[in-house]
Parts: sequence; structure tokens; C-alpha cells
Amino acid sequence: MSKLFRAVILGPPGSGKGTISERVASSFGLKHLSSGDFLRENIAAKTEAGVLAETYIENGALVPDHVMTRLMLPRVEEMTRHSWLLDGFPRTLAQAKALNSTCELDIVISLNIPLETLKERLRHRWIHPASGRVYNMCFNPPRVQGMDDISGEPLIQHEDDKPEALVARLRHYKDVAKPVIDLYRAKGILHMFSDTETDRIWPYISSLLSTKIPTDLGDAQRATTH
Ligand SMILES: Nc1ncnc2c1ncn2[C@@H]1O[C@H](COP(=O)(O)OP(=O)(O)OP(=O)(O)O)[C@@H](O)[C@H]1O
Ligand SMILES: Nc1nc2c(ncn2[C@H]2C[C@H](O)[C@@H](COP(=O)(O)OP(=O)(O)O)O2)c(=O)[nH]1
Repeated sequence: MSKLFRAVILGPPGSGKGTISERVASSFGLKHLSSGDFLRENIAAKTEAGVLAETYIENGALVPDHVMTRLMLPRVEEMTRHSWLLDGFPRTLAQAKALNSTCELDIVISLNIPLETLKERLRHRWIHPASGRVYNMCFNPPRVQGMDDISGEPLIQHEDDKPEALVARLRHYKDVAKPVIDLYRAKGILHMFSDTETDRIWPYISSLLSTKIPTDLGDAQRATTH
């Protein structure tokens, strides 16, 4: 069997992690594992971890490391036959160390997007809460204003995407993410991308992954996932 490929995508809220992860998943056949989606599934299913996490998320706080690692590591460990891209985890140094002890990463993609761009994007971000589908009223608007394309249900805006909450949230992200980025830089697997537009970053990420991912992997995995 060809070697599996394991990647992490890092970046502040609104940097395009979800958007780029979807492109990586469909172009290279990697599984997109999103901590936010996984948390929402657990909250909806009222699992023990979901119940624990809910209050933190409602208050705009990070879920404690021990809850996150208990939730995410088994999910990562069971992916023994698939290549994957982790989005939203690890978020702290403790989570990054826990992930290190579970698996070896091939690359870490880090998105470096100017603050003004992030503020502008998140101001226009609307979400379908049940699925986590994300829209942007300028970049990828829904087909019908205010409604999810698939379910037709109403879209909402996160309280913490509103301008008042944003600046503090972005500052907090920077403090927490810096040691994680430093760790991956020291390991020599960090690739940083800076721009204001996902469409300009994407060709660079795509060509980087084309050089790193074994050529037969994309086809083999696509054949098993679709
Ligand atoms: N690795 C993590 N560690 C701690 N809390 C997490 C983690 N991942 C997600 N969360 C919690 O779940 C919430 C939703 O996560 P999600 O990644 O979907 O959205 P977000 O914080 O708005 O980030 P982004 O805007 O980057 O997508 C976060 O605000 C946080 O409370
Ligand atoms: N205008 C503009 N908006 C963009 C671009 N890339 C992504 N977006 C939108 C989609 C979302 O509404 C918002 C945040 O993107 P996301 O993929 O949810 O980011 P993240 O929070 O997962 O990191 O910004 C982009 O390049 N330009």
C-alpha cells in the first residue's frame, strides 16, 4: 500500500481553512477532518464530550485540551487507511504535542491573512448551523439569499463573527497559535502562505501538495471515497 499522507491546516478564524480544506479533499482525495464539524456532530448527538464542549463554544471560549484530545485523537487513530487533512485541530501547544505522540505529520499549511481582510470576510460569513456549511455574501453567496443551498433552511451569523467580538478573538488566536507554529517550523514541516485571496493562494498549495502526495494516492483514495 502507498504511504499515507497526513497534513494539518492552521490559520486564524476566517483565513480560509475550511474553504481550502474542501478543495484539497476534492482535488487530492484526502479526508477533511474538521474539529468544528466534529464538535457540532457531538453536540447534536448529545455525547458526553458534546455536552461538555457546548457551554465553552456558546461562550466563545476554546474547549479544554483534554476534551479536545479525547475527542480528536481516536478519530485520527482510526484513519489508518486514509490520508487526511486536519482543520481546527491542533489549536494549542498541548494539543499539538498530543497529536505528535499519535502520528507523524507530513506537512503543516499555515495561512497568514491580513487582519483587515479577516474582519471583512467574517462580517459577511453566514452559516447553516446544522451542517456547518459556510457562505460568504460576497465570495460564495447562497443561491437564495439567507437560505442554505441544500436544506433550504435559514442561515445564521455567529455572535463571535460580529465585528465587536472579532478583534479580541483574533488577538487571542495569535497568542495561542504562535507556539504551535513555532513547533512545526522547528520540525521543518511548516509551509506559510500569505495573501488576501484564497484563489491566489490555492495554486501554490495545490502545486506543493502535487509534489508531496504520492501520485497514486489521489486516484486510489478517490476510488474508495466516491
Ligand atoms: N482544537 C480546538 N480546541 C479548542 N476548541 C476548539 C477546537 N476546535 C474547535 N473548537 C471550538 O469549537 C468552536 C467552533 O470551531 P470552528 O473551527 O468551527 O469555528 P471557529 O472558531 O469559528 O473557527 P474558524 O472561524 O477558524 O472556522 C470554536 O470557537 C471553539 O470553541
Ligand atoms: N472575499 C473572500 N472571502 C473568502 C475568501 N476565502 C474564503 N472566504 C470566505 C468564506 C467564509 O465566509 C469566510 C471564511 O472562510 P472559511 O473557509 O470559513 O475560513 P476558516 O474560518 O475555516 O479559516 O471567508 C477569499 O479569498 N475572498
